[in-house]
This record gives sequence, structure tokens and C-alpha cells, in this order.
Amino acid sequence: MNQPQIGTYNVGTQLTVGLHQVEIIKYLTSGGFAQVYSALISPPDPHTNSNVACLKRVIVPDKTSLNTLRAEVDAMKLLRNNRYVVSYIDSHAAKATLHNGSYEVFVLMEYCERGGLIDFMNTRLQNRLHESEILQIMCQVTQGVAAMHALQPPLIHRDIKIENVLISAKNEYKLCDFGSVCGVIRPPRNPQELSYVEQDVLKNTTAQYRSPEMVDIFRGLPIDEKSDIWALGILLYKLCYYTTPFEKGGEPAILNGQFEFLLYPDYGEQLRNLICKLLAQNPSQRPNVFQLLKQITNMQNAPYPIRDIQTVQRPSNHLSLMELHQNSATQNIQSLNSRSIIKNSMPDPNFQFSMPANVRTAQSLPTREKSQAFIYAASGSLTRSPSVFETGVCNAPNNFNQPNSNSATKLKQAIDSEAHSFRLSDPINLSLPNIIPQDNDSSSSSDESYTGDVDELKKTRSLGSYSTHENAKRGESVKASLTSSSSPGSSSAPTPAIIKSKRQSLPETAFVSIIDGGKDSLPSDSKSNRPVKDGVSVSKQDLKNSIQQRMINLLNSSEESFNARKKSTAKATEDEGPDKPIASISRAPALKEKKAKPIPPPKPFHLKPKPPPKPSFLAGQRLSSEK
Ligand SMILES: Nc1ncnc2c1ncn2[C@@H]1O[C@H](COP(=O)(O)OP(=O)(O)OP(=O)(O)O)[C@@H](O)[C@H]1O
Repeated sequence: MNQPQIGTYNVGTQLTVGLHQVEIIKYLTSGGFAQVYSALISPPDPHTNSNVACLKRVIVPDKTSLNTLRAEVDAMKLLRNNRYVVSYIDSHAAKATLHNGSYEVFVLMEYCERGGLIDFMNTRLQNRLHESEILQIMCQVTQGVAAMHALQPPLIHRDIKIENVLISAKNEYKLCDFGSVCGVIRPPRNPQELSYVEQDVLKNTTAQYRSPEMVDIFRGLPIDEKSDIWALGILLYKLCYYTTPFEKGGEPAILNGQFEFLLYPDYGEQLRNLICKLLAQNPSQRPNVFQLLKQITNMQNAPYPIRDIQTVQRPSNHLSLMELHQNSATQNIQSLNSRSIIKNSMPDPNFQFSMPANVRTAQSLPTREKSQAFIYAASGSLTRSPSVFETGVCNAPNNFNQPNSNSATKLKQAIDSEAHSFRLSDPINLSLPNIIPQDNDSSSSSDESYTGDVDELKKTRSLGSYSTHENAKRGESVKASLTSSSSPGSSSAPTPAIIKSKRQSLPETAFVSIIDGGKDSLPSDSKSNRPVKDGVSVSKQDLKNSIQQRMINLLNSSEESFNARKKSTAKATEDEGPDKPIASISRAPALKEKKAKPIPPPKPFHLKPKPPPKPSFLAGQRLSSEK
């Protein structure tokens, strides 16, 4: 996005944002897009009971970008009364006076005085977090996520990570950054959808936190609440060990579900079991957010803070999945957002948190595996020290990477199953009185290169009138998107093994499966009963050939870009060296420009004012920040 250039506000600048009078107290920082300030507001916010707020000022170059921001604001509005979500106060958008076609958007939200969780962790490099602190953070963040999953239809955050947790003045941990929020994304049914979902995932998620179903879309699994649960597993691991479990192994490790526990700091078996459960390969084996919360509060010996309808209402044969989902979510949201505490909630009797059989301890490992353990010594530097620290290895349950598993068959099965079709997400109807102008044009703007099915997928990011047409309209090829994901240090590169497995899953029979599987989704020519593609009636064979050719092109381009990326990653690894306390994690640069953190492109000067001086205790310790 080409950002128009603007300066920062001076202290004392007065503004009107929606129904609030605002006076700038202090410039705080700049995000990828935004300038962030603390400000005095009038009237005070009744939710936080404070007259100090955080003001986010964003200049967006066009209506399409404005729509993306609207989606973020809408998600915040839906969650505004939850204690563990950064609370929305007011917002306002107007045409920027100085820059033709661009908009200036102001979002007022609760001010999190104690900054980011990542900053807090960096103050504890020497004295790592205690288990009780970790559970406290997890309990609160999980409640924020529960508020999203309990909505009907549920919202998926898609970018849960340490950097997106802020700390309030009252020391509460709050989820923030709703710029990647979407509805449940059903499995793609044809190559266009596949390409669309792939690009959307690369653009809106962070490599180290991606779940297997995000990394390998060919698995034919939906991207849903369980993908957030996986991210919570990564977050929990990072709270414990200050690194992510797949930092070194990258995508192959994510897809094989193999990671290691470090033995420093030494956490209890229950906590490690919990990580294993959250990082189960098969999403259905991961707990839902309510089960997770139950487990955390059990470990804390604390009362369960919300009502868990999903475990009270057991699935019934007479209840469709859709009905069950709606019932539980509707009832849950009331208790979540009113912060009511209902003590006699029922645990799910069938869900056990026990050590999976395939978790191994270090003693049973061959030396080579032990030596793969990277740990942070008390000095905060990354050390390879197999002789001092034991490791545990977890092969998370993996139903999808068996040698003879056939991704295309899985895809077809997934498409056919009710579980994957019941939640074709509906747009959420919201009124947006405070965001102007409404841009209905862009959501209806046509994108001729995509089928109606892709439009349907796009609705998963649609909140009210919002859509992700932006993504499709950019029309990046898969090659472009994969290439641009090759940030140094990023592990999002598809490996030859992955490319190979995708190739293997695309023999002629597989194409037949995919076409058949997506039959309902193809409009057909009523006379000839032939499928219609791009408005032209084509034979099934023609269509098959066409899709086959496109898939081969995509795969070839993926392979080329992989090789290019491999070179740059190898170089980056050389440059970085091994001594790095907290690994830098960001989304793929060119895919979501505002996340281009590892090697940021030069920012317009107005968005890159001098950062406030760092506290001295951080100097020289925090070698990298993910934010
Ligand atoms: N409510 C808040 N209270 C205090 N600080 C905040 C608040 N919101 C954001 N910040 C600070 O501003 C930084 C940037 O905010 P945010 O992540 O929302 O901007 P962004 O433009 O969306 O950035 P990006 O998407 O690249 O992370 C945060 O890392 C945090 O330090």
C-alpha cells in the first residue's frame, strides 16, 4: 500500500473522533500502518471508566483499504465489552484533505498502559515466567479468544501471537489486532479457491503460528476455531520457552507435528501435556476454547470463569451440527461478554488431558535428536547444550501425513462431509454508523478471474458490507505470493517435500476427484448439462485439462520460488548467527504490507517518526522483537 505522507500530531492537538473530543497526550509508536497516541477523551469511556484512551490514526490510500479497516473495527465492536479484549471506544473516517482518494481513519480504544506482552517478557529474560504467571496469561487470553469463538457465526482471529497481547493498567492481558479476523473458511473446492485461500492465509497469518491445515491447504480441512487453538498452543510454548516450537523445523516440522520441549525452564508435565493437546495435528483432537479454559483453570485451582454451553449440551443425533453450533454460541456469548461467573459449569467428560503415548522424553532419544534441542540459557543467549538440558519430543497425533494418505481423497471426503459444509460463513450484519463513507461499491466490484465459489469464500472475511475483494483484486499469482513470503527467518517456504506431496496428490485421478468434489459449485449449462467456466460451456475433459494445466503451473512456480527463497533463507541464517533470544516473527512481508517487519521497506517518514527511547533495561538484551 502506498502510504500518503503525514506528520505526527503535536501534544495538545484537539480532534473529534465520532462522539468524543480528543486531546493528544503523547505519541506512542507506529505500527505497520498506524500512528498510535495516548489521548484524553471526553466523555470518558464507561467501560474502562477512564478519560485516557489510545488513539490509532491510519491513512489509507483507497476505499479497498478502508474496507479492511472497517472489518477490524467491526470485530472490535462485536467484542467491545469483553474484559480480555482491547476495548473499542469510538471511530471515525473521513476523506483526507491533502491526499486525493485517500482516507484518514481514527480509532479510539482502551489504552493499555503497561504495553505489550513481548515487552514484559523481555524484562524477564534472566528470570523466566513462572508456571502460575503463564497460566494467568493463558487464562485471560483464552477468554478473549472464547469471546470470538462464541459469536454466531464464530470469528477466527488468525493472528494470535505474543505481539498481539497488550497489558492494561490493571495488569490484565488483552487480545488486540483484529486486522486478520475472518469467519470459518471452508475447504477450497477448486484450484481458484485453493489459490485464493493460500494467498489469504499467507497474507493474514504469521508463519510460526500457522496450523497444519493452514500450511497444507490440500488437506481439505476448514480453517476454523481449531486453527486459533493451535496458535494458542504456540503462544503457550513461547511463554514457556521464549521461542516457538517450529522455529527451526519450519513447515515440514509443522506438518509432521514434531517438536521438542526444552528442559529450561523446567515446567510441569501437565503444562507440557496441554501444549501437546493444543498442537495436535488433527484439529478435531485439539480441545475447543472452552475445554482449554477448563483445563487451565483446573491447573490454577480456580473457578471456571464462563459458562460452557458446549459441554452442557452434548451432541444429539437429532440436532444438526448447525443447530448445535448456533445454540452453544448464542448462549455462550451472553455469559462471556457480560463477564458473569457461573461456577457449576460441567466439564466435558470425554475430553482428557493426558500425556499422549507418542511423547518421548529425552532419555529415550537418540543423541542426534537430543542435540537438536536449542535452549536459552539464563544469559538469554541461544545455546546448543544437549548435555546439560534434557528435551522431550512430541509427535503430535498425525492422521494426515501417513505415507499412503491421499490429500485429494481427503479433500473430497472433507467437501462431502456435513462437518465441512454446515458453516459456510454468513456475513455478519452490522451497522456502521461511525465509519464513513460506507463503501458498498467495492464489495460489489467484480472480480472476473474468480468463480462464484471464490466470492463465497471471500465472505468469510466479510463483516457487514466488508469483503476481501481486495485480496482477489490484487490478482497476485501464487508464485508471487509464495515468493514474497520468503522473508529472511521466515519458515513459510514450501519445502521440496511439500511440493512433492502436492504433486503426488495431483495425478489424473486426483483431478477427477477434485472436479467431482466441486461439482455442485460449478454452474452448469442447462441445455448441454456441461459445466460452465468463465461463462463458456466446456466439456468435463476440457475443464479437467485446463485445471490440470493451471495446477501444474502453480506447482512449477512454487518450486522456482522455493529455490529462490531457500537461497535467501540460508543467507539470512548465516547473517543472523545463533545468539538470538527472542526470534523475530512476522507475517510474510509483501503479502500483508503492514506486517513487513523483518526487513521493512523504507516507510514514508510520517509513519516512521523516531521511536520513543527504549527503557535502559532492554538495551542490548532484546535482540529482536516480533512487533
Ligand atoms: N490500545 C493500546 N494501548 C497501548 N498501546 C497500543 C494499543 N494499541 C496499539 N498499541 C501499541 O501500538 C503498536 C502498534 O499497534 P497495532 O499493532 O495495532 O498497529 P498496526 O498498524 O495494526 O501494526 P501491525 O498490524 O503492523 O502490528 C502496538 O504494538 C502497541 O505497542
